Amino acid sequence: MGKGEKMGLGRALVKHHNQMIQQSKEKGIYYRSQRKKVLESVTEVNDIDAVIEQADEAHRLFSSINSPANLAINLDLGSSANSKVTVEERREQQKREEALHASSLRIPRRPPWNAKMSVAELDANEKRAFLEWRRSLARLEENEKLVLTPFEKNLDIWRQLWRVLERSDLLVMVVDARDPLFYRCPDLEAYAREIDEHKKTLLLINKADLLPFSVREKWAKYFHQNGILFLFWSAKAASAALEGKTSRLVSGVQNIQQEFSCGDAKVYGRDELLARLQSEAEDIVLLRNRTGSNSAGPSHIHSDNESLIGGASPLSVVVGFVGYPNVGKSSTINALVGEKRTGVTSTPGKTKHFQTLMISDKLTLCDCPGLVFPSFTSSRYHMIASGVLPIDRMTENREAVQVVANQVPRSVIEDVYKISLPKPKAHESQSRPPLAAELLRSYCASRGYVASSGLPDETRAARQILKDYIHGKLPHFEKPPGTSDHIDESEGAATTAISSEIDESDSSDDEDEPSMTEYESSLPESNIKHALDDLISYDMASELFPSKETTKKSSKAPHKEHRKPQRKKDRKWRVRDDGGDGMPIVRVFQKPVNAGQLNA
Ligand SMILES: Nc1nc2c(ncn2[C@@H]2O[C@H](COP(=O)(O)OP(=O)(O)OP(=O)(O)O)[C@@H](O)[C@H]2O)c(=O)[nH]1
Repeated sequence: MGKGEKMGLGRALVKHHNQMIQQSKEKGIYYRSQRKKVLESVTEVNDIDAVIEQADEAHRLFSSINSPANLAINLDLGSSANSKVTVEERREQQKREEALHASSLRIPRRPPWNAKMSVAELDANEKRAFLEWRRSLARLEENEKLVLTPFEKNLDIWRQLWRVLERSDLLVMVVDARDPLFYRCPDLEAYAREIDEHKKTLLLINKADLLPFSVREKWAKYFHQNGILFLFWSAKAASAALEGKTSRLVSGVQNIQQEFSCGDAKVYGRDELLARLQSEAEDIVLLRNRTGSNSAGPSHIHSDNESLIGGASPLSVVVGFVGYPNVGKSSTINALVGEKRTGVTSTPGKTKHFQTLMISDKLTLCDCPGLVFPSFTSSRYHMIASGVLPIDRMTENREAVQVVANQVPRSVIEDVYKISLPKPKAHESQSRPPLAAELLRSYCASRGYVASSGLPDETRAARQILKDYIHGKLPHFEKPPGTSDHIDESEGAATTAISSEIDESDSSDDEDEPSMTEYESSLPESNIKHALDDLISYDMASELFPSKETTKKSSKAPHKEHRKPQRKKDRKWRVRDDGGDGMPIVRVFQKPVNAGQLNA
């Protein structure tokens, strides 16, 4: 290559670089001018964007009547001003306060609306109602005896939930089997009934593969006694079965199922779940039709839906999936649809926009982004250990690891990690859980984790331990209230056995936070091309409609990035209009496939 050519190449690169900068500047100006943002979950109260946005909205909407002081949020979620009380006393106080304020823990309601309202009017009403709601929770947060979950603070995410609630006949609340009550939001069930008295909520207890049968039985009894509609499910086992995988994980669950294939504690298979969802939702629609009430939100929602799916029969039903981040909604939908349709990662909060997916001309599923509901919690570290908040948000390694050490029996930790933890000193209770520092140091010593300072690399160890806890390698589960805390031998053994099945699929000692587990990435790319054709996605922001260029790029992107609806390949829709409620309506140009085809 001659000198001139080199100069030419250099100039071309500089020119290209400058063009890119110019383009991104213009894009930024465009988005700012449109006042549009990519939808992001906001759970941290000290998130600078949230604070600015709050201040901005407060100024715009209430400058004359509200002082900004009303928006004050307690930035310290975990601290207690009263340091003299013991941990147990504090927890007792906390429980009493929680009982006292339980009724104040509501999710935001969408203010009444109708199709005649302008988009601006709707928007202002929703923002006003949302700020009122934030204020009521801010008052609760000021109570130092209470610790609130870092609940979702982005109105746009709640708007997604409102739409899913309005559209769905049956609402499926996906929860993690290891602590179902923590992930259940009773107020959401109440809200669904407020929208339509016939709507029902089904608790889908996912990750049932991480729960021994005897514990599932106890939970089944509890849910029955409390009139809660529920069923056990394992999206992971169902997807593996669908892919024809004969992994030990699947056979492990199947063995359990075969042994206890009837009764409420059984783990549903994919076809059984689809049939059950369809029949529950059909019962709701039939009842609604019989009683002649059409209180399912504004009536045009359903008629729009029917036109979207190409003139579906009146018994076409919609099942909405909601839940906390990381409980397995996307995995569940993927298993039900029969193909990876929504991104699955171990990082919570990745599904940003709700999506509708047609299983058949009679059954449509609707996947809502995961959101943290306002609830009382013992600490924010519990939220990280539960997989609800990303591990990246962890600032205090030891506090989060202590949650793990308190939950997993000492002998199980030693067995799983093949380490020996320091025994409690003679003056200490011999049954006390290991201290986080003891666990972290033993783990670092066994793995040779040393930081640049020469000290044990506790950060690296903590991340790994938490990942193992979240993925189920370190087994743990809650029992129903009123059940003894004691884990009998069969339960301990069963959990360890199941967790060892999962060992195969979830990589351990893997410092990088992968977007997919090894198991997931090992699943072959689907060859069911037509299954994509029935994809209908609703996106709120118009920047989510990709140009040809980005569509081309995204179709080549590895599944790891295949997270947001705008990156789905082969999209066959076009924005039609705004339906009056501020949501673009989407028209599908392809006939949906039926369930039989999906099974092909
Ligand atoms: N053991 C086990 N793990 C599961 C199961 N279902 C999902 N997971 C894992 O849980 C993690 C989260 O799954 P997702 O399907 O992305 O969860 P999500 O609720 O859609 O998460 P968001 O996108 O944050 O709302 C992933 O690491 C999954 O592999 C299950 O049935 N068993």
